Amino acid sequence: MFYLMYTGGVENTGPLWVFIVAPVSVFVHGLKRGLIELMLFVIISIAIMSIPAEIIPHTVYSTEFKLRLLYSFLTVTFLSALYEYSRDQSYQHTLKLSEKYQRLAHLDPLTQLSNRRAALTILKREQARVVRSKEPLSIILCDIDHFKKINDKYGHNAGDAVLIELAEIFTHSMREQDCIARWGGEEFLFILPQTQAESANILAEKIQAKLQHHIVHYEGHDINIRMSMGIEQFKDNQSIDEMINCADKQLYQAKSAGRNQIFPKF
Ligand SMILES: Nc1nc2c(ncn2[C@@H]2O[C@H](COP(=O)(O)OP(=O)(O)OP(=O)(O)O)[C@@H](O)[C@H]2O)c(=O)[nH]1
Repeated sequence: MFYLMYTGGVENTGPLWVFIVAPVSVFVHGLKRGLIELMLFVIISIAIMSIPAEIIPHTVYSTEFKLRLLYSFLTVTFLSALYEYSRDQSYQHTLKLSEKYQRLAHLDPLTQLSNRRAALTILKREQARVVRSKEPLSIILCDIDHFKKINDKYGHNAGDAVLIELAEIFTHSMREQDCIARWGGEEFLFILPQTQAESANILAEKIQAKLQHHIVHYEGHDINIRMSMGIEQFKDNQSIDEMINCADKQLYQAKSAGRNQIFPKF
């Protein structure tokens, strides 16, 4: 480009190529670096066109031509920068939206806990880690007792309020590495890395004890919540489905044994 300016190119039309510099520079190198490059480009171009021909012989441009070339180049630079800025803004906006929807795709909208899909992803990841590290991994599958009665007696919104309050209780009972997910309607799944079944049982008892003393207040009603829980510790060669089925069987036993219980018994 500098050579074209210096020599003038075909019939002194060489400088016309400068107009491709601005859009290409900001597009390839981004707004900040692109503008710095363009500033340097303008300074060097002005210097080349200002060298007196007596010192180094080169094509001589009229002052009007040089000024118009500079003004139009600055205009194209401004428009290219504006375009690049709005392109970058809409890219960042799309990125944020995509992150937001990705997060929402893994959250249960009512309780803001992980949903079943996210729980399965976490279970797969934890299972792979356990196979490598041989550390224990346990799960607790919980189901609210007689939840249908709560809905029937106090209304669906009261049921929703119970689910939301339970989610808060669970969240406050967990360690950072634990995950609690809404597995189904009134079913929750705890994923407890580095935890043996006995320790999972201690957590389950802790939560049950909290629930014994907790009353959900909803529109003047006092609602008691009780839960049945089934625990399973991951065994070698066990698939995720098998592990959940085992926890589900334990949960079924807890229900059969009169509810508000934890199975297996330790
Ligand atoms: N309010 C509310 N209710 C829900 C939601 N999801 C599922 N349910 C209700 O949960 C109830 C589950 O009823 P059942 O499967 O009979 O279980 P249960 O009444 O808890 O009885 P047991 O589990 O045997 O103790 C049904 O009435 C569902 O409509 C929800 O998001 N909000």
